[in-house]
Amino acid sequence: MSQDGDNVNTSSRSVKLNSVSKPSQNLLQIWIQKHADLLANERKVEQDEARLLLSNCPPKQLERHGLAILGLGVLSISVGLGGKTLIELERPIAFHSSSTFPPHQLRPGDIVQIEDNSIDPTQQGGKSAKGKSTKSKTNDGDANHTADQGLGGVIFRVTDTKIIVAASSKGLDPSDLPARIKVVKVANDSTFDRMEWTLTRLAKILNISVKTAKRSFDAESSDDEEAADQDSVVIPSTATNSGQSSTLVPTLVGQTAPTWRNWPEEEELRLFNENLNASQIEAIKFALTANDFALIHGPPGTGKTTAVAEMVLQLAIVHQKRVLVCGASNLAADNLLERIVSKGGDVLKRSHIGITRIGHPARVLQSLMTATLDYQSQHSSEGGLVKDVRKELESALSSMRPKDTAAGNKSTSYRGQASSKSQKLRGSERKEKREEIKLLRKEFRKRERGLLRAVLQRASIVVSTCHGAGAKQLDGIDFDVVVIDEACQATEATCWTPILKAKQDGQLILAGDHLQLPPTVKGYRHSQFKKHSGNPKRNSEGKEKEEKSAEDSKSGDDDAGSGSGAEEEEQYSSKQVIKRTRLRPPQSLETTLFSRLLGMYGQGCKVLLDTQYRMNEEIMNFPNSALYENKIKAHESCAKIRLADVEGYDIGNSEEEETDNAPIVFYDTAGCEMYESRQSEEDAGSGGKASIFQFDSRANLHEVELVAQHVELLIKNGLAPEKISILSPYNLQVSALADRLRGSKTSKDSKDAIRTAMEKVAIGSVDSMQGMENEVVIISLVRSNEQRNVGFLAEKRRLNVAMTRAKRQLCIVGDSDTIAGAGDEYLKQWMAFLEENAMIEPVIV
Ligand SMILES: Nc1ncnc2c1ncn2[C@@H]1O[C@H](COP(=O)(O)OP(=O)(O)OP(=O)(O)O)[C@@H](O)[C@H]1O
Repeated sequence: MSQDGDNVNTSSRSVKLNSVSKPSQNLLQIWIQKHADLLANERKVEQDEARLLLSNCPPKQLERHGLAILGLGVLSISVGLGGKTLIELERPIAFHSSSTFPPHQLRPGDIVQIEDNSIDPTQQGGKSAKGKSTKSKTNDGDANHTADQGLGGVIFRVTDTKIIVAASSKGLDPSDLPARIKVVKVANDSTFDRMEWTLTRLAKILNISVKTAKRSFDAESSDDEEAADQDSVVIPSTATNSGQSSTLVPTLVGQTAPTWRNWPEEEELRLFNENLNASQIEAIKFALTANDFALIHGPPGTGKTTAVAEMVLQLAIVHQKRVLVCGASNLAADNLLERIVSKGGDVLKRSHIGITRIGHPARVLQSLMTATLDYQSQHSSEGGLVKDVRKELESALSSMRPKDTAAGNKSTSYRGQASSKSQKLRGSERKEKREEIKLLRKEFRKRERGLLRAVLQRASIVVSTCHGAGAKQLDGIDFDVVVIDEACQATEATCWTPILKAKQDGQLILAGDHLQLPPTVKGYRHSQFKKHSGNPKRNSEGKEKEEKSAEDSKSGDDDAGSGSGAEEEEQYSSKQVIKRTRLRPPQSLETTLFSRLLGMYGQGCKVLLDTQYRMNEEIMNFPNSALYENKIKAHESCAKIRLADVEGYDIGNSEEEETDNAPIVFYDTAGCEMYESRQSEEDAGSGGKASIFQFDSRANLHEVELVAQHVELLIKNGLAPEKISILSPYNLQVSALADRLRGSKTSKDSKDAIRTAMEKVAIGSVDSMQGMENEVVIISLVRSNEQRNVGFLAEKRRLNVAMTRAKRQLCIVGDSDTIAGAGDEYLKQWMAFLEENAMIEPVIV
């Protein structure tokens, strides 16, 4: 294969690709096996962490940490998509003074376990009430975990007083649930099953062998069926798209060069969204002319999702292609779906182009329900076929429970438990009913499968998460184009699930920004290899090691321009081979497909979106020069925006005019000895167990006060608290900030109204805030010490995310001595930039 600086012309640009040699089968084998090994490690780390958490914590403490809700009773049982049993739970008044749940972290889509709550809490931890170990395995493709006796499931919906769980088909019969139960969040490793399955499929296509944690594919014996350990794993279909002669798969692994067609000169691009800028239009043309794949590089706020939505409409409506549109997360998928529907809604209807969102309905935004497969199948002309069986099934299920525990009788359900027990079916009657339910469920699934297939066949645009693209419903359906948004937040293995749904001559479009945070990984991370090259530290003991190793690292740079994870693969293969082929086995799951392709083929395979619509240009300037080679422009609609222009915000003639209006403010604590503190073992109020939740983290209480002071200033000037967000790289600091602003330690001179308003300010870790934006963003850097250690701050991509969220004001609280003195060039430049360009606010000790 010769790609020695290949030039490919499209109408608007010449694509110059890096020289790449074809990888040997041996290297491909090493590459895929490395993926499998990293996935196995990641699975283990997650399982260990979850086990540690659950085994160490009595239920009450799990509830206090928001990981469980105790003392629940069954309100109703019904049937949902896939014949799944939906169990509605509430807090019965017999057990509680209030029916409102305590604060918790249980969200739709979470995997949970429903367990007996009458068991003595002191006996918990892998033991039943009788003290016997009752580990059982549940796995229905949604929930796959080892847990105590109970019933697994996925949270379908949560309100303040009710929680609905879509129960697994295995485990305890829902009708046998005890009167008093609890719901506990558990680890989910079905995603790992699916990724591993995808890798075995890919290995088959490439005719190489791979061994994963649960299955293996041996290219020698080539017995595919053996590879599939199908113990209830949902298997992505490759029946019609195994891709043996595809150009897409070989291009993605470096076997053939990507190519582009010329944009026909006479062809005009008719836009559905006429506001697109020149770089967005170029990106669309680039993607539409790709024969294999195209990368859309969208720095913060540059309208990546807007461009991708237009691209999908062009593909489906103008080019009549069937498109699989994926987001790295449910939120990303929903954002894209929303954008596609709002820009193309009418045209889609007129052109009879179907758009369907697949995925567990529990995980889809309520506002997009009509686009879901669930809704569309129920409301389709064929929907009646399954309705009757559903009714029969529901009635059979309700006959298994005592009458007064059925829906609608909640107030009497639990008080009358003793008498209601007598109404339960027993003995042979109960056995017969169970058989009937089994048959009905089977019939329901069969009819539903046909129905779903009919709906999906009509859809030209199918939207899902990358993981969801492997759902059974898509078996046998293939796509002309696969589009993945937020591709830099998905691991490469995750991306291969939708990629293997593309036709043999299909195309792939990836949109993302490799200079923002990579996917969250708990196992091996790039930062662990920077200093400890060749001797990766295992990280199965939780975050403590993760933070400590990052602590020592200088940078987590994975700059694709210089080759993704450039130095990382030396230990797996010979340097010469790597240099020649540029296909590098990953050292961490943080290496994304997007950055690998960019590293492999160079800048020629991407288009940069160059106009941002978010930030005042002064806020944009540092990330622009430090990371984006000054290629980003601020659109005129945002270039000069200031806080003073926000309605109701009044800076008056105050002396602090600059601080409350400047685009960049820096509270520099250098020389003030406002040092950070470290999470100690003891944690007030949780008996020392909280270290399981917080791990080894840091806080800086002086910075907390400075942040609160700035928030107060802005609110006093009339800024709505919802327009302020506070970020910190450290979870402990996030908790300390939340404590301070949510009232437990409010300053004495705060007026009540301000105190109440401060509670509404959003506070979160940098990692959790990727993708958000706000008028004001305050960053508390935390690190201040004599040793000038900066830990996580040295990760450029984390800082890049933090400093590109603000629209009108970016406020930084930190110690410039520690940060500039840590020996990191990027941080040094940033501090110098702030010195020159920020409004420096004196810190009074
Ligand atoms: N061509 C355009 N003209 C005007 N506004 C635009 C244009 N493109 C995008 N925008 C606006 O810019 C904002 C950001 O757009 P979008 O959400 O598509 O960007 P993104 O790159 O996906 O964002 P993120 O940085 O969060 O990933 C939105 O408010 C969008 O309406």
